[in-house]
Amino acid sequence: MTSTVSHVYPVIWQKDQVLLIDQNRLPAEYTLVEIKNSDDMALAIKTMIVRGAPAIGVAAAYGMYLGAREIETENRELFLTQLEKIAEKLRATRPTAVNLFWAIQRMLNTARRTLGPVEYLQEVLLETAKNINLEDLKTCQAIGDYGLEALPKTPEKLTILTHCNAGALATAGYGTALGVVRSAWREGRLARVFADETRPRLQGAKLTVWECVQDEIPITLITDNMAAHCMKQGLIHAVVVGADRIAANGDTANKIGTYSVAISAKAHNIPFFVAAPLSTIDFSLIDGNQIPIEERDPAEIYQIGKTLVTPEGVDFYNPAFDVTPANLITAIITEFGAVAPSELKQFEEKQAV
Ligand SMILES: CSC[C@H]1O[C@H](OP(=O)(O)O)[C@H](O)[C@@H]1O
Repeated sequence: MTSTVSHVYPVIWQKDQVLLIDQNRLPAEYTLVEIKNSDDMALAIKTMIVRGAPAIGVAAAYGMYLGAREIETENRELFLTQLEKIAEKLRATRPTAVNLFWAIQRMLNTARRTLGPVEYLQEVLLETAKNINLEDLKTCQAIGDYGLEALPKTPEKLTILTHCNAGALATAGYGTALGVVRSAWREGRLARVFADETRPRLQGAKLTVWECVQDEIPITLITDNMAAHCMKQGLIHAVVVGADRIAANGDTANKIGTYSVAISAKAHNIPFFVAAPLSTIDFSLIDGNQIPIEERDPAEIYQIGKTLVTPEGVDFYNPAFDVTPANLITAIITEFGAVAPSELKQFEEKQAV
């Protein structure tokens, strides 16, 4: 099957700079931010101008190249030492999405494996970042098509619930969870998407809705606390979400609230799918207990725009992710096929680093 290519690309290399869709301004404004150096790329990742595990990996890869071209030496060893400092700066931006660390390591490995003058290493690093970008786009299209095969075979068209945004905006394009949605829509298998708004940053309400409206895919927005009720009403045929880090046993870290959705899906016998590339799997972790969970600014909870939703002076807890245990996951949809969580190990040697 060929896939339609999404027209939304959150990270674009143009001439001698990176253009990022400013995802903090969507859906009100479609704004491109020019990134010319590694400091600005690090800030863009930290402040979520670019967000979503695969998109963060692509952005970090370009951030490594932007940093490499800032290094003014022809001495190879000094260049590699300075490049490691660029890597440290980018690693410090966000802790959970393993794609960030995977992409940085792939860029470092490429530099170390490449012989020749520093100028040539810099050229190779740019080509590697471009390859990571293009590979992820093709990966998402494959995930979309394998996901279509994995979805329930029902006479009626499907209604799929998703959480947060695992769409074109969260990847190099096309999306992982929304990649499955796009492939199902293309093949006439989809009736509608139900999107959780996804407090506190509202990626579902702001980004998933925006993407579906752009593609004219029917979408219903619900608040996070409505998901179980919709399942009980028989409105949902399947759940498909993205991932930020998957442990070797299939335990999956994803946006906060995913675990609750998975528990509700299990209680209603609704299949729960995780859609993610191999670059999101951390084979070094035996289970999800070791996945670092990012905690973000409490203001994300108590402030919506300029409106305070609660009195100040109280305590807040703002974990940006939670971990869904493998036993709640029906299948993990990768670019090499949909497998049970326990079957991931077969892909370890395919992970390109
Ligand atoms: C395609 S993976 C997208 C994944 O990333 C999101 O997190 P964030 O918006 O904080 O970068 C969320 O967990 C999505 O499922």
